[in-house]
Amino acid sequence: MYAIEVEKLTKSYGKFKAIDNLSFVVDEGIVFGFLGPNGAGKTTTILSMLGIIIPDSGDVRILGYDIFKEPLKAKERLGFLPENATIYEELTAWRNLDFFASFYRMSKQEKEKRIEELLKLVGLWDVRYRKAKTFSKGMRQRLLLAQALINDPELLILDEPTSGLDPEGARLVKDIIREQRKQGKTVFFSSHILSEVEELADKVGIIVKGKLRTVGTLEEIKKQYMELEGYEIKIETKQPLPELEIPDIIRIEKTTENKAIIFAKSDIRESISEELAKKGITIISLEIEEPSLEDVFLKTIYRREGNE
Ligand SMILES: Nc1ncnc2c1ncn2[C@@H]1O[C@H](COP(=O)(O)OP(=O)(O)OP(=O)(O)O)[C@@H](O)[C@H]1O
Repeated sequence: MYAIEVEKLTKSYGKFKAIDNLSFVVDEGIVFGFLGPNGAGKTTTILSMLGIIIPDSGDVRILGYDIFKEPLKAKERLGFLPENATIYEELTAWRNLDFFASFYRMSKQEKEKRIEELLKLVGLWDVRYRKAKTFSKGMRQRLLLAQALINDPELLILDEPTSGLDPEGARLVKDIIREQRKQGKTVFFSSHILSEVEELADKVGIIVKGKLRTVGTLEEIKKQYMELEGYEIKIETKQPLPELEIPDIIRIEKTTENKAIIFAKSDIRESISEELAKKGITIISLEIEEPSLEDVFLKTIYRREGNE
């Protein structure tokens, strides 16, 4: 079973299509990073996916339940952290969580145990009796995250969870995402921060102008990119690098006599090895220079915009 199945999801605001025919699945037990620039449609996707706003068309199944037909069944088992979520300023950290816990079926004992666990997890145990209005941005976000985790959800959906946090605050949020994954839970989070997605996500979806451009593991999307944009192969040889006659070579940039970057249409490492062996040249290293997610992301945006 998939944790999330989205099929042909479309939502317009007036004449403007905020998301256009999105289809993707999220396997159970993975961290899925939903990446897109500002205004790409990440929040609209999440809100439509949860039935919080009604899409124009499309189907969504969350943990196997049709979100539009059986919303409560799905919502009982998921946790959601909205972008710009609010907390009850006049309530203490403890009471904020207690209030949220009251939406779920839990005994008093269970509830107290869960609140204690969560406050410790997010590092707010020592300030549990302080009113939320005295909290910093980072503390608020951690309280909101605890709130999203109150029902021990199988699926956690986070809209820009580290937005506006300092590095320390962001690290805590990232640690919690990793911890959820370790426990076998599924996490779907949106972000426009590449390094964060690269660091956390098992699978990535890139959305640009309401359209899903790429979905896959980091390896898969990097491979797709290399197939489209070409391969960069770094080489170092013991003797000076001779001329190479391999058809797929686009160009060679020499850094020194023995070091070069070979730009090629395909992964030609084997042909390079063979040719150099024939010429009696010893290879010290021969490796593919993988693109970063940043390369892929920027090219994805640029390429499509250029073509449209
Ligand atoms: N209620 C609304 N009415 C009209 N247009 C809207 C509404 N909500 C969002 N939009 C527009 O839809 C597009 C997608 O917005 P959305 O908030 O989903 O993007 P996002 O990827 O989450 O962006 P950000 O990273 O800035 O939060 C944007 O152009 C936005 O201006």
